[in-house]
Amino acid sequence: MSLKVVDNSVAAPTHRRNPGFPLDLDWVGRVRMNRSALERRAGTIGARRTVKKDHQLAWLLKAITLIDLTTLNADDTAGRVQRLCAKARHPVRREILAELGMADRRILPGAVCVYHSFVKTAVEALDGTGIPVAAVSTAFPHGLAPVETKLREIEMSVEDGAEEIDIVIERGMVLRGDWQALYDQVRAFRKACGDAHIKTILGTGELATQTNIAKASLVCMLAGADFIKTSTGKEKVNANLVTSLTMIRMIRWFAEETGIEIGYKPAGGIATAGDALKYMALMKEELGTKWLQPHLFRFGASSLLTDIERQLEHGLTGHYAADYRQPLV
Ligand SMILES: O=C[C@H](O)COP(=O)(O)O
Repeated sequence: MSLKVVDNSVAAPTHRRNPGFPLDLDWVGRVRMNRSALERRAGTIGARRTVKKDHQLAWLLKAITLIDLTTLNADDTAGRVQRLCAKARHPVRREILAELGMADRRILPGAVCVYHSFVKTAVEALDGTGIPVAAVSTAFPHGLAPVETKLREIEMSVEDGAEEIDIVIERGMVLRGDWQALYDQVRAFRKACGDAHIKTILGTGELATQTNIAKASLVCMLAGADFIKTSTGKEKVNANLVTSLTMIRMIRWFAEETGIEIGYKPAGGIATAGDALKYMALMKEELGTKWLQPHLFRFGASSLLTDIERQLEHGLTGHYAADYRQPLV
């Protein structure tokens, strides 16, 4: 294997957490995105082979370490969350890892992501693994509840053991350009998170323009976001490469201006190994391989792991396993 697979039990030692910055409305006002230029650029991703064929299996193993293994369904149960956590403990069958010469490597997902109600269940089920639990808090997926309710939900998720909190912003604040309100709310969420890392979900499919998405990304980063995340997975339009370009260019600009590196989490509808490789190629080309680590990049995905495991097996044996061999939950 030519690519160093990340051991996600250790955070990158030199990574500085975003402390947050004052709201700079002049900077927000200067942000503009050109949708057709973004579309042209997005069309080139994956058109030429960024990942050489013999490196693909290593990239797929790496992709597993970048997944927030997710279940966010109205009919979730403790049993389903426990099964998902059991899968997180052993994301790839041992014989596949042995065949790849990776049996002794720690290949685990970036986190397990659940509703607040299942944080305790997941924390117990992952005990001893070092895999963090991420909770979607703040009235996921719409974000429309009194701010006191949302702050309390964050606090309760943290009390229950969540180490990462995925909050949702109020899309209306973006649509009416109320950047102060957005900043103040995300700042308060960040404070409520304490040591837990905060991912801000923008709901990009509901923000109307790429410029709105870019401005919302900037305001969330100024307010102290550790990650900016595209979608809840419940909007009509979820993650895509155009929106990703907008957001990761804002991450780049923010890093140039402040020296702080913010993580990126595309989520919703990312279901195939081919999708995963395209997003990884995008990150590599736009931000460098440094951003292909769990503290700077995650996939929010409920079914991606199943396809990656299928593709790993196909890469080794030339044929696909039956579905029952790779049950997720
Ligand atoms: O944050 C994660 C998303 O809800 C997952 O969406 P998905 O079920 O389309 O993979």
